[in-house]
Amino acid sequence: MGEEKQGFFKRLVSGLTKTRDNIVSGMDSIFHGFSKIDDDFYEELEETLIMGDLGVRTTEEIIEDLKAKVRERHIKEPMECRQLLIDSIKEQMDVGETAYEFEDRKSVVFVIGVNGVGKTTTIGKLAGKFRAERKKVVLAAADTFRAAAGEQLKEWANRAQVDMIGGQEGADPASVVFDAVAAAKARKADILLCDTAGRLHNKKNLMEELKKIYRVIEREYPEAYHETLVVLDATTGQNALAQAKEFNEVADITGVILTKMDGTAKGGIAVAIQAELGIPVKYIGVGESIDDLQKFDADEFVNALFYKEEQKETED
Ligand SMILES: Nc1nc2c(ncn2[C@@H]2O[C@H](COP(=O)(O)OP(=O)(O)OP(=O)(O)O)[C@@H](O)[C@H]2O)c(=O)[nH]1
Repeated sequence: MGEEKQGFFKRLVSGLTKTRDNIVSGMDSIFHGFSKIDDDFYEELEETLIMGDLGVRTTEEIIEDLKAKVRERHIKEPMECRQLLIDSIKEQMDVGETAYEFEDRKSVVFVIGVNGVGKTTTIGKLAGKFRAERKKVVLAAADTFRAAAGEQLKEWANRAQVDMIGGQEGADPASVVFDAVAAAKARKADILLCDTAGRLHNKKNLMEELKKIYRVIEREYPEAYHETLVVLDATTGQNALAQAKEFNEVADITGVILTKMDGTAKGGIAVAIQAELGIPVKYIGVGESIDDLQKFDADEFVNALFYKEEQKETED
């Protein structure tokens, strides 16, 4: 592992401390505590995975897969199941290679998510990241429903040193996007980041609003690549999964951003999202400041989750 990658991995390991304590410590005591592989063993594993927010369906599939592996390979020792379980979780999370094409093309990125999940903060972090990569970014404040949403986004725009269009409470989101497209074209922006609303309780209106915005983009900016990211709060566990499903019904979600992965015990939700929805988690939020956003890699995430302290001591 390169030095930078190693530092990144260590940060991930420490960021996942609570999730690791929640899932993996329990697992390890099961692996150590059982002398043979029987129904009780599988039941306890199942319970631990469900408690770890991997979701019932995903957990059942992981356990079934583990049982098949144990049978095929004639495994007898519970401890030998550890690696098999890691493999099963990775397989469940497999959604193919995650594309970040929009980062390198002229693109429009829609960010949706209900209030309070960390949407504004995440858009600020994305703007900061792209700006640091010397990309020209324009922000569209098209979440015009909530009072002060525009002002809050403006603060982030200033912090990231990017231009922001809109921000007036009550304005028509599609017209904000229209103005933002004009600005993006005039300023030769690489990425137009749109903060769009997420009032899930009125799905029909939300769908209409998004359709209207998409039409503006199709007409005014056909050359741009589209990406639709949904922001979810990892600390809400299964609720985050339910929100992702609902948003996926009203928009073609191309990726998920899981915020507040630092300090939550519910990080296992990343497994459920990829396994149940087949949508990649593209970034995770690991803190409140501008550079606390990391690209997500499922294999690395599972490795970090199951990373053993003994491993660390021998490596150090
Ligand atoms: N620890 C931690 N806090 C975060 C993260 N992302 C966002 N937050 C915090 O979560 C809170 C809500 O974030 P906002 O960005 O205001 O949430 P929002 O979804 O835009 O909500 P509204 O502005 O109400 O629409 C803020 O206190 C953020 O600092 C993260 O990755 N880690």
